[in-house]
Amino acid sequence: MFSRTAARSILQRRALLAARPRAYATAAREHVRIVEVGPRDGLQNESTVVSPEVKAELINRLTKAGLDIIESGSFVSPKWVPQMAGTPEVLKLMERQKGLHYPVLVPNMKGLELLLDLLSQQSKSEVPYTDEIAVFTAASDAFSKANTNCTVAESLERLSSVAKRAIKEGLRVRGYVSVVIDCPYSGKVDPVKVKGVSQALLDMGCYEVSLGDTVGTGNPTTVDRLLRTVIDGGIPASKLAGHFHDTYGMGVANILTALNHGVRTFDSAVGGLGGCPFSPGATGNVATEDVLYALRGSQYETPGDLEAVAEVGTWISKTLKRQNASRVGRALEARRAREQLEKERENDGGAAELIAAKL
Ligand SMILES: CC(C)(COP(=O)([O-])OP(=O)([O-])OC[C@H]1O[C@@H](n2cnc3c(N)ncnc32)[C@H](O)[C@@H]1OP(=O)([O-])[O-])[C@@H](O)C(=O)NCCC(=O)NCCSC(=O)C[C@@](C)(O)CC(=O)[O-]
Repeated sequence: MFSRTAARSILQRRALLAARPRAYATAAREHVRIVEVGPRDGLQNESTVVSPEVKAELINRLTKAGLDIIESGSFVSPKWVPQMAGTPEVLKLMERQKGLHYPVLVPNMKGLELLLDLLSQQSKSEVPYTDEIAVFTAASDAFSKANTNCTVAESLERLSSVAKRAIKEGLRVRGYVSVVIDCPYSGKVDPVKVKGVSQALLDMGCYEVSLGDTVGTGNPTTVDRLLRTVIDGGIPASKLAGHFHDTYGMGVANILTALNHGVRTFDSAVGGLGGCPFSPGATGNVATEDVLYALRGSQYETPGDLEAVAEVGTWISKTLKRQNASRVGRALEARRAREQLEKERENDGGAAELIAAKL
């Protein structure tokens, strides 16, 4: 038992703690943009071909879960990436919402022309299929050749005219640099090279450059070194995004490192889906659920409702007959199963009590 003085002191301490300002609850929280890449990066490497209907449903579910930038497909060669062949159908089937963004990947002028042709079939009153394209290159020639059949210099030349035309047509252009840490074919990548390629993408009109750890071998030390070089080299953090594959489980740690450098945009995929077909050994993107969970209650606010996004992760993993690669997603699945079991037990108990009362 406490003495009266000790009890008073405990009560006073509790009152003081309750009155203490809660830093993260009261301070304005900084916004972190999440680019959900599940329907594109997530599905481009799946061995099962996913129908346009399922892809559109995935996008609709992600929209309902509160995500506001959803990469929805690619206008790449179907011979190279057959999984992305139905992108025009996906764009037609999905429910597009005004104010949200649904970027698509475009590798060359042919891809842009196919997209522009599709957009020209829409009436002015419709929400456009997309208002943004993403062009992509790499920080190593070996990867660039494997991915797009040309060197980095050739790809930049090709993409420059694509970006110019897209901007003229009113589209926003985002850029990707792949293999910013390691290349699966030629090894370690010099951060100075990444800076140069990123600058070239910005110079051609990209509003932002997403730095892709395509292989997923990066860790906080290598990501720190990369961002120091790129940002000290003159590219502001506000023009950068982080795109981390989670092969070695470093995705969230790498995002926290990038946040310390001022980066506020990250790509992620629901259920940790994904991988580039031309990056042997790499697994999926960092899971959106894991990113939302990591930033919960911090000084950052993100779009997306964690529980709802996790339910989408469960749904798409079951649909693809694969394990949910999100640790947070799996933990929430287990919690939902426990809660369901408890509810059923309560209902059974109630029924049993009712029967007992009637007897
Ligand atoms: C770039 C090309 C097309 C060059 O491929 P190519 O074979 O050099 O192209 P080509 O110009 O010689 O044309 C060959 C055939 O493809 C057709 N073609 C040509 N272009 C298109 C097009 N746009 N759409 C549809 N068809 C196209 C063209 O019409 C022709 O058809 P054919 O006469 O033989 O019947 C090819 O290499 C390609 O499509 N690569 C895409 C690879 C890809 O999608 N990779 C995954 C995305 S990048 C990624 O995942 C990394 C990222 C972004 O997530 C970040 C990270 O993690 O690092």
